Amino acid sequence: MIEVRQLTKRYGDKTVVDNLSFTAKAGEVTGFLGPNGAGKSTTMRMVVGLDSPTDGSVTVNGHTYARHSAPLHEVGALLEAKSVHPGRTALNHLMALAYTHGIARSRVDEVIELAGLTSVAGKRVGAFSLGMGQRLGIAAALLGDPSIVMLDEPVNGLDPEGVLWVRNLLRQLADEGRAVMLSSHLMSETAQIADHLVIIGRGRLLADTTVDDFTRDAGSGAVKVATADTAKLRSLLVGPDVTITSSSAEELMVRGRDAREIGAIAAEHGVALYELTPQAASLESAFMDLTRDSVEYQSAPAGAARKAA
Ligand SMILES: Nc1ncnc2c1ncn2[C@@H]1O[C@H](COP(=O)(O)OP(=O)(O)OP(=O)(O)O)[C@@H](O)[C@H]1O
Repeated sequence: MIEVRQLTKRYGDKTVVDNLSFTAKAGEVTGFLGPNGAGKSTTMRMVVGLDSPTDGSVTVNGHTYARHSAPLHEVGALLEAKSVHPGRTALNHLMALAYTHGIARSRVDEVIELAGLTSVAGKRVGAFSLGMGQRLGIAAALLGDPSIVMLDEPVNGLDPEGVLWVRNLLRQLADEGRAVMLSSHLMSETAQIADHLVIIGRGRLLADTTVDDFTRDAGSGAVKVATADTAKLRSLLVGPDVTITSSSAEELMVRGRDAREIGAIAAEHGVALYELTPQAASLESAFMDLTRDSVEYQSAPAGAARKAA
């Protein structure tokens, strides 16, 4: 488990991480989200002692990172996929890491296979694509069989097959009881992997929630209903705060009543439904709404440039 408590980091007069508290629990995938420059990497660097907090604390399995005698067994981290000597082969890179912790060669072979790097293990890392570099970084993070896995933008540069691989791997690691934390600035991608979301902007906590709750709250509140008797259903559903629109002869879009209510009313009056679907709003737009005020590098709306010209 990673416990972040009132964590603050300042560089000069700039506060990059601001009184941040959250917990990444065992058995869960925690998605750590925020726009560019929000302070995600800085927070992750403090988790593994590469930066020291100006204030507050962060512990892994109850102790600060530096207090662990064999930290690779506690936290496996991927922070900067390209921070590997380019002249070394993937195998040599992992062997060098393994030596520092007395990890057996058999474990190196295991993580090479797990990361899908068997055919390129003898190649120099300098010739690796971004995606292969990410896979090597993940292999290194798993080398010590750690109870915490923390990955900074792990799907960056991966092709769809690679993204699916990371998604399945992280789920498997959490199901084995590990605490998994990954950072991203992509809400919809993270929602497919994570259970728990920690969203920050300008170093501050904006939301600490579950994917299910975030998705529900992001919902548009509309329910799509399909039936052969739209006229009858419409008359049954009307009410003071209910709006009903129709896009085809057999479909209604209902706002102001939830799916359970609509289903119950239809059943009570013998109206057969073919479809009853709550409409999800775009997670990405809910994320953008939440972080709008904390985006550091905001692009002008598409129309603005034209108007100015
Ligand atoms: N060593 C440093 N000295 C001064 N400022 C820094 C330093 N490291 C990071 N920053 C600043 O801290 C802010 C947060 O950076 P950080 O890399 O943690 O954000 P991030 O959320 O990981 O962003 P991204 O998604 O772009 O990687 C940025 O404004 C960055 O310029």
